[in-house]
Amino acid sequence: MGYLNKGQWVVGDFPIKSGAFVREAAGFRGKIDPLEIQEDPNRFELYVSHACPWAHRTLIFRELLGLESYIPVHVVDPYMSEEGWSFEKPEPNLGGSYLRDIYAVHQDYVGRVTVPVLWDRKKQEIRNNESSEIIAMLNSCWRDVHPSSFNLIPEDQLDQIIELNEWIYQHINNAVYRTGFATEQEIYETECQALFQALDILDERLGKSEYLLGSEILEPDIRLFVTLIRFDWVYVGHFKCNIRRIKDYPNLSLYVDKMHQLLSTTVNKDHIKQHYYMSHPKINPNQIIPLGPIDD
Ligand SMILES: N[C@@H](CCC(=O)N[C@@H](CS)C(=O)NCC(=O)O)C(=O)O
Repeated sequence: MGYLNKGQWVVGDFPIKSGAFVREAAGFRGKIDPLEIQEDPNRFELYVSHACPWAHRTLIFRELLGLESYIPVHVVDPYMSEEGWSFEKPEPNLGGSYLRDIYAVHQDYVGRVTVPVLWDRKKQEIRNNESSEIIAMLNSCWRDVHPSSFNLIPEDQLDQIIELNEWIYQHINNAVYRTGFATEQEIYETECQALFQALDILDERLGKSEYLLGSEILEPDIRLFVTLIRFDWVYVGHFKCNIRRIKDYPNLSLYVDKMHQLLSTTVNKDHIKQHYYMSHPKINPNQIIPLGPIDD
C-alpha cells in the first residue's frame, strides 16, 4: 500500500486509526454530461481490478446495460504490492506499468490510488474515481445512444434505493473490511457480530422477495452481490468473518447463486483470491492462498 503525493509515490500503511479501519473519500468527482456521450459514445474507459468489489459494481452495470462496446476496460494485476496497483503489460493510454501513472497526470493530486477509475480519452485525464457515482452515470448517460431494458436506478424508487444503498454500505460492504482490518480484539468482535446480525436480517428479507426491492434487480442488489460473492471465498478466511458462511444461509445462498449465474462473466474467483490473500501483508504475511473452498 502507498499513496501519491504530487507525482511522488510514498510507501505507506493502511489508514488505520486506533484499531479501526477508515475509508477515505474519493478525490475525482467529475460528472459526465449526456451531451458528451451523444458527441462521442466511446469517450470513456474504465480501469478496474477484478478483485475489488467497488470496481466490480462498474463492470456489472457496464454489462447489464450493454455498454461493453462503448467502454473499454483495463484490468490491473490482482496482486497489489507496496508499489500499488500495476499492469501485467503497459496500459495503452500512457504506456505506464502502474495505475499511479494514470493518477500522476493530475500533478497536484495527493491521495490513494484506487480502482475503479473512469478515464476521459479526449482530455486524457481522470473524470471520476468514485464507484457509486460512476455506476449512476453508466445507468443514465448512454441511454440516448444505447437504450437498455435495464434501469438499475429507477427515479420512482430513488428514495428507497438510496436508503438501502447506505445501509448495505455500512452494514455489509464496508463492514467486512472493518472486521478484517481491525487490529484490536474488541473492535473485531463488535464488527463481526454486527456484520452477521445484518446478514441475518437480509436472509429473512430475501425469504419474502426475489430481490431486495421486489421482483426486479436494482442497484442495491448489485451492491450486495459484490460482497456476497467474495464472502465464502475470502472474507470468511482472510477477514475472519467466520460466524457463518453465505452457504449456510438458505435465502442468501440461493440469491447469490442466481445472481452469479446472471453475472458470471464479471466474476473472477482467481483474481479475488490472489488479491486478498497476497496483498495484505499484515493479515497474511506469507501470502499463502488457500485451496478451498471447493464449490459444490
Ligand atoms: N470510494 C472508492 C473506493 C475504492 C477502493 O477502496 N478501492 C480499493 C480496492 S477494493 C483500492 O483501490 N485500494 C487501493 C488503496 O487504497 O491504495 C469507490 O467506491 O470507488
